[in-house]
Amino acid sequence: MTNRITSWHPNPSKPSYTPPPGAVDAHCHVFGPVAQFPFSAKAKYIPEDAGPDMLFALRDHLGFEKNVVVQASCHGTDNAATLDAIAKSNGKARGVAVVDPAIPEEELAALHDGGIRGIRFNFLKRLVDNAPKDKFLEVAGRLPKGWHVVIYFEADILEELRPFIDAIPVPLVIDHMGRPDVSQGPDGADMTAFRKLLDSREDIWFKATCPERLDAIKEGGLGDPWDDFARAVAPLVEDYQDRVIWGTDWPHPNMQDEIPDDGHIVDMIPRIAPTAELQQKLLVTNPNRLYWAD
Ligand SMILES: O=C(O)c1cc(C(=O)O)oc(=O)c1
Repeated sequence: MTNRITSWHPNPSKPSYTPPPGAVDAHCHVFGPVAQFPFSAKAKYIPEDAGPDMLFALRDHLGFEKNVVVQASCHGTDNAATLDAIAKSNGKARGVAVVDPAIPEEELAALHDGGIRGIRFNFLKRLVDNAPKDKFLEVAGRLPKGWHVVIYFEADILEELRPFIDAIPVPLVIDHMGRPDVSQGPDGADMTAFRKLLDSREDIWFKATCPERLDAIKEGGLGDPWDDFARAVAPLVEDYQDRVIWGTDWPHPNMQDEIPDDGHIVDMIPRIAPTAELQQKLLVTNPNRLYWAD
């Protein structure tokens, strides 16, 4: 295999901020190890191995207790690497799968037993070849009890996705806030449209994640320490504090040109959630409601 990519920091700093006991990193991934878990033939990037040992070492280094492992697009619909990480976590990880929408009921039940609590629909053209809304809706209607749907899309297709989102019959979690342009500020067009979505249903949650993507220099942003991200996202966390979760996004797929320091990513937390009460909701109460309700 050629051109395997490294998109994560080799030696992240220790954050200044200490997360509360029980804190959950609710958006991270594993890559491989490929000898055991090959990448999908349709993968749009081929990373170096970033397996569970590395993930758990980072978790401890950053001061977190648990992880939610989200199936990365490079593993397609084979969730074996994600399930392996959950199985090795001693109950400290749960996950979100990506499935073939034709998946039979007994396989969904097996994913539940393996610690999966949601499925992810990815609408980013640079990551997946197609996103069949009709098939997604069909499978969303027959998920195990207590599961949710995670959706990853970019701000420019939010309006177009509204009928699809409105039709999803289970709670929804929006990855990376639907990628708003944070340089527009907290009252810009993208944040205003996203608030409208959140106001349309009380069971839409979101991840206040990815300063490294949404405020990246290569995307025209400010870069670390990501001031535009902090300014745009803090009011959203305050206003929707009972349905927001947080994660590192490690190993930062596709960020090889601007690799973030995970210690700095953790230091974003008190900037978007300045009180102990908000931090407790963001890092403990809310992710436990979604992923450890049973
Ligand atoms: O923006 C991305 O490139 C990205 C990719 C993946 C994935 O490949 O699954 O997941 C993410 O959360 C973000």
